[in-house]
Amino acid sequence: MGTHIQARQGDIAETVLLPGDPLRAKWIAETFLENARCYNQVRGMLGFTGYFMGKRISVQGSGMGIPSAMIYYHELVTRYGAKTLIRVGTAGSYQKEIGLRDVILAMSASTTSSINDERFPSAHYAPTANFELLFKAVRYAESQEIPFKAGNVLTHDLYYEDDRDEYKRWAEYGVLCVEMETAGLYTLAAKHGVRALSVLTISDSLVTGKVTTPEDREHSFTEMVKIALNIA
Ligand SMILES: O=P(O)(O)O[C@H]1O[C@H](CO)[C@@H](O)[C@H]1O
Ligand SMILES: O=c1cc[nH]c(=O)[nH]1
Repeated sequence: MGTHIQARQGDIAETVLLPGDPLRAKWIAETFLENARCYNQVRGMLGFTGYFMGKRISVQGSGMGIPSAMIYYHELVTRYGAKTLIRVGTAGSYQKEIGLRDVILAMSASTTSSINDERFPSAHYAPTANFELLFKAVRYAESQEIPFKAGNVLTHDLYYEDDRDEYKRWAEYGVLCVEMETAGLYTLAAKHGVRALSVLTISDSLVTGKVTTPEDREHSFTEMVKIALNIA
């Protein structure tokens, strides 16, 4: 048993989808999985295991930000034997040609987090996606004619930045969008030798100020979920 995930050994599949929002986890389980069963309710951070096209898959909420999410990633990998972690998250666009509901495959994640500063005191680690998962995601999206962009994302420690123009510098260097967990996910996956990919959907734009609703974020971003399930 883990401290924050209280499941029995064997309750959690080797492949886990990871939305930040536990209610997005519930929606994914109820909408896409057969025979889904809830294995965790600790802190309301719901986790479910079921079947997608015969394959056993879990979906686990992970909260907002690296400190919360890494607790769940850690327990999934070290206590429950998870081998493939696929984040299905929302993100804010940093580029004018990337609009609401666009899908992003995170090849790498820059970050404002200091999680790797102690590990690499005089250097900068580059958290990177698993190539096999990324390649499969590209092939699946192309086969289904799901438009996507692949590239560097920013994992920020702050949702509300002091300087709302801060994004322009990142945008100038090609960063596609901002979210709050991927750099932690890729770092932890590398350390433990498991596979990870973040598939994101643009929920708002720092460039245009356009936003989606909380309901949209919870239960309407189906394309990223389909990509995640089909590469699992
Ligand atoms: O929609 P999720 O997966 O939670 O992801 C994004 O949304 C939250 C902020 O609203 C942060 O967790 C950010 O990374
Ligand atoms: O972290 C996030 C997620 C969605 N939109 C943002 O602007 N930031």
